[in-house]
Formats: sequence, structure tokens, C-alpha cells
Amino acid sequence: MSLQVDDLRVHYHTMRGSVRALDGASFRIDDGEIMGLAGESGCGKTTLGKSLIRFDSRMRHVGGKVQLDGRELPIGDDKAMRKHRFKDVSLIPQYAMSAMNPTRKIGRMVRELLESRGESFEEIRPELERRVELVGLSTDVLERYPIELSGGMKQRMVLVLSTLLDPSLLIGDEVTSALDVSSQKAVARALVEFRDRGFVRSMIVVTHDISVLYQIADTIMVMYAGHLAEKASTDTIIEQPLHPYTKMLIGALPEVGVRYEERQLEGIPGRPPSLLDPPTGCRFRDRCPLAHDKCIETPPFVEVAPNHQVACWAVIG
Ligand SMILES: Nc1ncnc2c1ncn2[C@@H]1O[C@H](COP(=O)(O)OP(=O)(O)OP(=O)(O)O)[C@@H](O)[C@H]1O
Repeated sequence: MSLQVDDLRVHYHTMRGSVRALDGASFRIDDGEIMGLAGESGCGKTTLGKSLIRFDSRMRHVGGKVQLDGRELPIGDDKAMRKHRFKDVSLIPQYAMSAMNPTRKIGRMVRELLESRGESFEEIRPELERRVELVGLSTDVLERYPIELSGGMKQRMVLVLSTLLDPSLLIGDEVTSALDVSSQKAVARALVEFRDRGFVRSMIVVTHDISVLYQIADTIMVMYAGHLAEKASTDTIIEQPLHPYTKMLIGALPEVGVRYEERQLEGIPGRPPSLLDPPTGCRFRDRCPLAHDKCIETPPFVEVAPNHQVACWAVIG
């Protein structure tokens, strides 16, 4: 098993109080697994991804633990995490391609990054060039400035860079967003290829866009308002989702073959609760057509079939 997360709680401290962005997440990712992380904006996807690599100044590790390849990751300890970043766990943050330093040629940027980690650029260069070509770029890109590359080229370069030291886990946050469809496909293909070649053991791909996950993810985990709702194989999530919220989310995607009778769920009124003061129990209950008395208690995330977990009282009984 690659990643094991137990009861992870991450909150943001703000002037108005604690934002309970991730409130008790437990799941695992197997070796070789590409897990898509889906859910509406603000449900905590980025918080989960970031918490596995770097806390920002407002984030607090309130509880829970994370193990990668059987060893605990000191996620709340910025200094202790330093030796794991890039080598064991790597992140492609949202808007990574726009964050590339415009004043540095790409090759120089890679050199600086490697040297800051105590690695030799010259030793790694042949492998770097091989991977640059593998993602369909010419090695000339190393002599170019980021501004000279298209969005899709930059994103493939960011993928090469973030996986150069063969991390065990790669977290990609909206890596295909803001790209045209053919660039999206090229980046998605590169992600799968990198996993297949063992450049990275497992991946979390964070996106709003379930159709991207349909192409590349082995499993999909759905979040709702800081809680996990459901995790299963991609086919199961698309074709036989159990959680009412997953059904609603998938109902917005008729093109991936979802049954029409479920599309009515798209129209569920209401909005997710504020995470500053979330209700007790199931956070979806105010919008849920199946809500009943029991839902004032928080449903556990239970394995209802092999590799299929759901947190819903109407499903688990
Ligand atoms: N730095 C921060 N300070 C305070 N609250 C934050 C901060 N970052 C995120 N949040 C809050 O935490 C919750 C989860 O946000 P997060 O960005 O993890 O969601 P998300 O699902 O990734 O959303 P999106 O898809 O829009 O990126 C939201 O309520 C958000 O407002």
C-alpha cells in the first residue's frame, strides 16, 4: 500500500474562527493507483492535497496521521517534511505553469531546484532529457524561457520537473484545467505514462472535471463539505454510485453514460454549508432526498463492497 490516511483533520485559523476544511478523512491509495479527487469548489480537495506536502501559514494539523509506504509522514512539521518533498511526495499546485519564474531559462530552473535538494544536475540531465522527449517536447525547451512555451507544453514540463526524483506520491491539483482539449489529453496521457513507467508510484489527481478522471483515474474519491462521501473504482463511481451526492455530481455528466433518471438529482436546491460552523452529522443532509433522523449523526466511511467506501446512512443502514 502506498498511502494510508487516518482520521486526518486540517483546519484554517481565520479571524472569524476555524474553517473545518478537512474533518476526519480516512482512506488508502494502493501502489500504482491513480486516484481522482472530485467535489464542488470549496469542499476541501486542495486542502487535502496540500496537507500531504506543505501547510500554508493558516493551516493547522488538528489530528490524524499519514503514512507513505509504511512510514509516517510528519505532515504538520514544515522542517521535517523538507526531506520528503520532491523525493517522496511531490505536488503540482494549481496554476503551477503560470508560477514558473519568467526570468529563468527552464534548464537553469531545473538545475537550481535539483541543487537546492543536494542533487547533481549533470548526473540527472540524461534522464531529464529522456523524460522531456517522452512527454513530446524537444530538449531545446531547456534553453527556453517559460513564456516561450504554450500552456500545455508548460504543464508537461512541470510534470517532468515534479517527478524527476521518482517520488512515491504525486499530487496534481487541477493540472488539466485551463488547457484546450488536445493539450488536456496530452497531459492526461503523460500522467498515466509516468505511472506506468514507475516514475511515480501513485497519484492523487484533484479536479472539478470528472470527465478527465474518467480517462485516467483508477479510482475516484468524492468529497463534500470537508468530509469524504464515497470512494470506489472509476467505473463504479460513474456507473453505480451509491452516495446521493455522488449521484448528483455524476448526473451533470450525461456524456459519460449516466442513466437519465438520475439527472433530476442535478436540481437539488441549496448550497454546501459554511465550514466555519458546519452542522453536526452528515453535511449533505439539508440537500439530500434520502435524509432521515439518523443523519444528525456523522456517518462513518464504511467499506460496503471490496474497495468501495461510502459515508451515507441510507446506504450503510
Ligand atoms: N488560506 C485559507 N484560509 C481560510 N480558509 C481557507 C483557506 N484556503 C481554503 N480555505 C477554505 O477551506 C475550504 C476548502 O477549500 P479548498 O481550497 O480546499 O477547496 P477545493 O475543493 O479545493 O476548492 P476549489 O475546487 O475551488 O479549489 C473552503 O471553505 C475554503 O474557503
